[in-house]
Amino acid sequence: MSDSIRSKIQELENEYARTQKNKATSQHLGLIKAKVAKLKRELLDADSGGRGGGGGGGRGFDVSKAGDTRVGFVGFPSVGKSTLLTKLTGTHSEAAAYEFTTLTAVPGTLNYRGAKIQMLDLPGIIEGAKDGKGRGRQVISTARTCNMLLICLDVMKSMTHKKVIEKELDGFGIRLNQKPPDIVFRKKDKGGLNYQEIVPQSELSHDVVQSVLREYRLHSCDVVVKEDVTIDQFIDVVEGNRKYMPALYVMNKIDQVTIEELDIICQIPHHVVVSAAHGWNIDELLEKVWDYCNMIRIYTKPKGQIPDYNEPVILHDTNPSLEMFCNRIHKDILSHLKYAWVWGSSVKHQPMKTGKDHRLNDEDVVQIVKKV
Ligand SMILES: Nc1nc2c(ncn2[C@@H]2O[C@H](COP(=O)(O)OP(=O)(O)OP(=O)(O)O)[C@@H](O)[C@H]2O)c(=O)[nH]1
Ligand SMILES: [K+]
Ligand SMILES: [Mg+2]
Repeated sequence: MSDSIRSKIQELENEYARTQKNKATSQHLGLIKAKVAKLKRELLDADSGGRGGGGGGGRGFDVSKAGDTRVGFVGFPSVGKSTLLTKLTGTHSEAAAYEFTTLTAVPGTLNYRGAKIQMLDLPGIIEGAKDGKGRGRQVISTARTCNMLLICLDVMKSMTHKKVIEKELDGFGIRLNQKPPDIVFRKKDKGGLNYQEIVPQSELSHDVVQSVLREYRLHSCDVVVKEDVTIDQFIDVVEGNRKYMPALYVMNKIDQVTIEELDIICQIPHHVVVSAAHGWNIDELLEKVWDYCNMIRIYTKPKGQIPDYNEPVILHDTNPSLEMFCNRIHKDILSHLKYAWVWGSSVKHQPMKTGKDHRLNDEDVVQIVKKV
């Protein structure tokens, strides 16, 4: 079953590669891509013995979420993931020179800038992981539960490993360092296809979109494309259930390379170079993790007391609204909110009276005033 799906995917990918890319063939190319996306979903469903849903298939390891954010370590065996976890969190995770030393998810916690960051060491994965090889499927399912990923690479090994890992994650619906495409997509009962592009498209057109949607048996839809996107990005929106995650490439074992080799390694986007074993450059790694997690800290101030600087409320947003802040504390707070006093860089006067739509900045202090 899986093998026949895999060979169908291969055939279609070959056909795609063979086909000239131009306006006349674009509709056909869209159709091939839609077929591939559907088969990939079928493959995940088949391998997980049922439910898959375009990327959510398979069960992850059973680790309860703790802390404000979760960071997962993904990489080939023996790149140094466990060594890194031990270095960062102090939680011992067995490390050794042989592959597949780690057989399950090992959580550790780190306090950084007032936030509790849960780090998850995971078993190594290899090519074919998403199709069920080794514990790969479980590893990738767990990776999907994280707020960000550290893709760990051994600088002494081939950089083709980076591509392999990216492909495995991609096949499971994980999109690294990408924003969700700016597309409005609505299914309707009737009315046909209403296609609108706000900016000129290099790959999409009314006909391409129509041929993709036909493959999904969707005939009546509103589609508004607000940025230049690829056919693949459009299919991602149609499939739904994609996970858009920030990721850092951790280039480990730099104690083994020359300065010249290091210069080349440093050209990889979203990278940080470290030596987990020697503890080199861990500070930069943590600063980048902080940036990529996109967290801000809000301190609460009870009336007549000084703010609680030890236990910030953490929000995953660059400029969260006061409403989001309230909901993060307790679901009932918003209905009691009269206004809030805010101190910090988001306000012109210290303090300033604000309402639920006010946008907060990192390290603002907030005092909630309730209705009586
Ligand atoms: N030279 C050098 N060796 C390292 C470094 N980090 C880890 N190692 C070694 O690399 C080997 C593998 O390390 P692990 O931490 O077990 O790697 P892993 O990625 O967790 O491996 P699996 O659990 O098997 O997937 C061990 O022998 C470590 O001592 C480093 O920064 N430099
Ligand atoms: K190992
Ligand atoms: Mg390990």
